[in-house]
Amino acid sequence: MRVLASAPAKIILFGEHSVVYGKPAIAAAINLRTYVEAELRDDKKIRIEAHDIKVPGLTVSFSENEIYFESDYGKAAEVLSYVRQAIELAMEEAGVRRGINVSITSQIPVGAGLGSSAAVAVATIGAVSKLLGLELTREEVAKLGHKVELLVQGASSGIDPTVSAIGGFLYYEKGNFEHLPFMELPIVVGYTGSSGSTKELVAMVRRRYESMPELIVPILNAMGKLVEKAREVITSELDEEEKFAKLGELMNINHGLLDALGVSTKKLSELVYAARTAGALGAKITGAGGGGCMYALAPGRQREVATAITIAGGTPMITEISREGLRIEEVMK
Ligand SMILES: Nc1ncnc2c1ncn2[C@@H]1O[C@H](COP(=O)(O)OP(=O)(O)OP(=O)(O)O)[C@@H](O)[C@H]1O
Ligand SMILES: C[C@@](O)(CCO)CC(=O)[O-]
Ligand SMILES: [Mg+2]
Repeated sequence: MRVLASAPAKIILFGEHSVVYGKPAIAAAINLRTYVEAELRDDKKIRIEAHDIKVPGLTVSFSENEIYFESDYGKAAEVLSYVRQAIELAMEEAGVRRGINVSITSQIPVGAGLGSSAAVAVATIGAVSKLLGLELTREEVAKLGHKVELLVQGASSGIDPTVSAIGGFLYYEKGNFEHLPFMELPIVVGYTGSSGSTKELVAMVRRRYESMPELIVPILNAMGKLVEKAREVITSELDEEEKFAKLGELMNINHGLLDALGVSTKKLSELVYAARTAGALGAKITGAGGGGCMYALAPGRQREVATAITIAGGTPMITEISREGLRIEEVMK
């Protein structure tokens, strides 16, 4: 038996990093996906083929409760840890241990702030649990995806796996989410081409928080209030033009606060200013930062902003919100 599942990338519109400290955040799934195919094997081995990660397939085998890695590359085990933990948790949930092949292909740039880790975890849990005969709800998959991120990163708010599993446009706070009214968002994502590790960036913010709480706590509180304001705007009766103008202003404030936390880079800020100069109403980092992506809100100016991002040395992507989260694409007997 074989199962093919997919899960989307996300952008955080407001509230990354502060969400790790229990503040709310707003995020949306976007139409870039990770595809995971899982099939049963006749032996007890687990084989992971990660086509988008620049390490060859890694073979993991286990007998009883011991797991053995076989790889020529020391880094392979670490880089596949999200997939490995996702397989482990799905098997634990199903209460069975089987040999399986897992094959991953992804449209999501890795370490770019677009939630590639959450999408790969969610799609893997979706495919493996279905393969083992479990019918998990999307909420259950989101919770397991959060566990995967906690195990691998040490800290995670759970927003990325929740958005990837559920899809659409969400307000998230401390493990709970609510759907926001669907809006077509005229956004442009700008990729710096370099990657940041969420685990390391979250740890860096934590060190600052612990060494200078009197400065960092007010920044995190301001981010939380800003997200509340953004929700008020999104759910208000204002017309679209007024909503976009207010959201743009809040995005710019959020970017400044993220810069103060230390997660921006020269390239990210260059892309942010290039987008604003080309007519975006707002532009900010999205995701963990340290490289990765920014996004701009640019009603009627998406093409101009995309060109400005290219001239500034970034790669623009014009994306849409994906209403659908985790999807079981195919079950082959
Ligand atoms: N296609 C994939 N195949 C296997 N592993 C992947 C894949 N995509 C992502 N990963 C795992 O996720 C890690 C990157 O996750 P990380 O959280 O640092 O960045 P991100 O999820 O892309 O960005 P952010 O968390 O800021 O949204 C990779 O190093 C790898 O371990
Ligand atoms: C940086 C962060 O806030 C968002 C990463 O997309 C981490 C998290 O919420 O787990
Ligand atoms: Mg991630």
